[in-house]
Amino acid sequence: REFYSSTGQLIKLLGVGRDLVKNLTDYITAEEAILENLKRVLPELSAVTAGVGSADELEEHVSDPLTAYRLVRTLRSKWTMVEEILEGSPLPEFQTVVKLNSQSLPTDRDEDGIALGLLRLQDTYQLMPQSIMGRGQLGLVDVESFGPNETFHIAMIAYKHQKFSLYMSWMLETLRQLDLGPLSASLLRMDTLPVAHSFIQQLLSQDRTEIQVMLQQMYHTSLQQGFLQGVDHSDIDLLTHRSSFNRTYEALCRGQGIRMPPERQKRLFCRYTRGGGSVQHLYAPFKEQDEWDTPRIVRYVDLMSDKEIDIIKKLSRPKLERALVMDLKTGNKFSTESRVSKSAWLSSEEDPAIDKLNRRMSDATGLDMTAAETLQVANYGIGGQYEPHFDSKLANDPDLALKGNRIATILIYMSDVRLGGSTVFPDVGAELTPQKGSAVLWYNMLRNGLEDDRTLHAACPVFVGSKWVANKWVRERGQEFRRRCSLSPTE
Ligand SMILES: O=C(O)CCC(=O)C(=O)O
Ligand SMILES: [Fe+2]
Repeated sequence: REFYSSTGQLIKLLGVGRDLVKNLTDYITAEEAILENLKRVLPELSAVTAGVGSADELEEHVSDPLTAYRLVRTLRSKWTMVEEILEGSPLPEFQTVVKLNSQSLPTDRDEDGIALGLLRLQDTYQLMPQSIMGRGQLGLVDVESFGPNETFHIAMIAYKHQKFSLYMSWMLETLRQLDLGPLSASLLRMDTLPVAHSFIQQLLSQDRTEIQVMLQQMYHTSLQQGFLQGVDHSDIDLLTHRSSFNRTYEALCRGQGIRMPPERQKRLFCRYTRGGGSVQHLYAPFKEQDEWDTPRIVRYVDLMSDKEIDIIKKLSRPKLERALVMDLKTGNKFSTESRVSKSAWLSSEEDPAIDKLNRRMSDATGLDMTAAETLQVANYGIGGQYEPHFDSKLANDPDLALKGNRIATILIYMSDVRLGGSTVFPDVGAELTPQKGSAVLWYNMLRNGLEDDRTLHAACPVFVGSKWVANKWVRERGQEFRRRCSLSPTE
């Protein structure tokens, strides 16, 4: 159970939160009724116990038989009432509810994971904290902005993950919010942070070389202080150390990639196709549109209906688990920030809808699905992403010899995404935007049987919205007569 890697879990959390509010409201109402009853007992109790004076006066007071009688009787009966009222208290049940629910609430890890998602968005889409918080020109709904406690938490997470430039932007935002200025004493009190105020001044003066020197110093100080113990230093995110690998990926995600020249664009078409030649689709062909020329990427529009999508989502929701990545050397699977989503596998026996979908994919593409992998459904939450990878690089795959490699990927978009979440091919510049109900197809293998290195691709971080996709990995076995082979080394 993990709240940050998919929106599905957040919806559940919303439900848990609502239950909590209802329980708490019920409890308060019940306690208020009890307090009202207790208050009603109070006047009589205080009336019989009232009376001040010297010891002699008090003695005279209680020696009056009527008074004595009333004191004994009232105390007895009213205190029994108090006991009875309190016995009706829902406190023990409420405490049990509270204990039970605290197990389904988010943990530190969730809080940090969500903050890391925000930082990833900021990094990829190159935003200032203000824009992230919805005050920029992003046309977002006006979400309530963060306060200094929140911006400080995000700064700390950035620091912990060695994202120093991001850390600085959130520290400055925190200081701005606290309205204390860069020389604030509170900054110096944060003694876990090796931040000198001269550093902040330099940052404010926007001198980049100075900033870089200071970032390096800060990094070394934190190393000395053991703050970064146990982390992998090969991937330090200083302003100076950004791999060009990630830069093209992120530029594409921002829509700033290289554009396809117009003469090539002119050669992209759309057409009706009966791919597999199935009789069923003789009069209802599929709409196929070219997305990219080399490598060829096509999109099938309206491959799935909204109703089918609802069925598939419903089937996968209870099975969604954090998606893992395979270690190419050992074949072991592990969870990593480079792939943040939840996924589930749905076999065609599970529901007729899945079987029908598999058949439709075969009809549209003309590919044989007998050796294909079962359908994988994935859900990405805010900041959810999958960094550049090949679908065909399979390590320790027991099916490889029997079924062959992943010759093609069919990626179905089961949602629109309001902002972010494109599928990008950094080496060639293609950007595919999620379009609900459509599916894209590309070949990971060349016709000559070798892997096509141009199919390196990534899922950009989701900025606003929830992204649902389904992956169908088609294997080589079965395509021998469906896709022409070639002896050319490049084809
Ligand atoms: O979600 C996407 O856009 C791509 C997902 C992907 O590449 C994968 O799951 O292998
Ligand atoms: Fe992929």
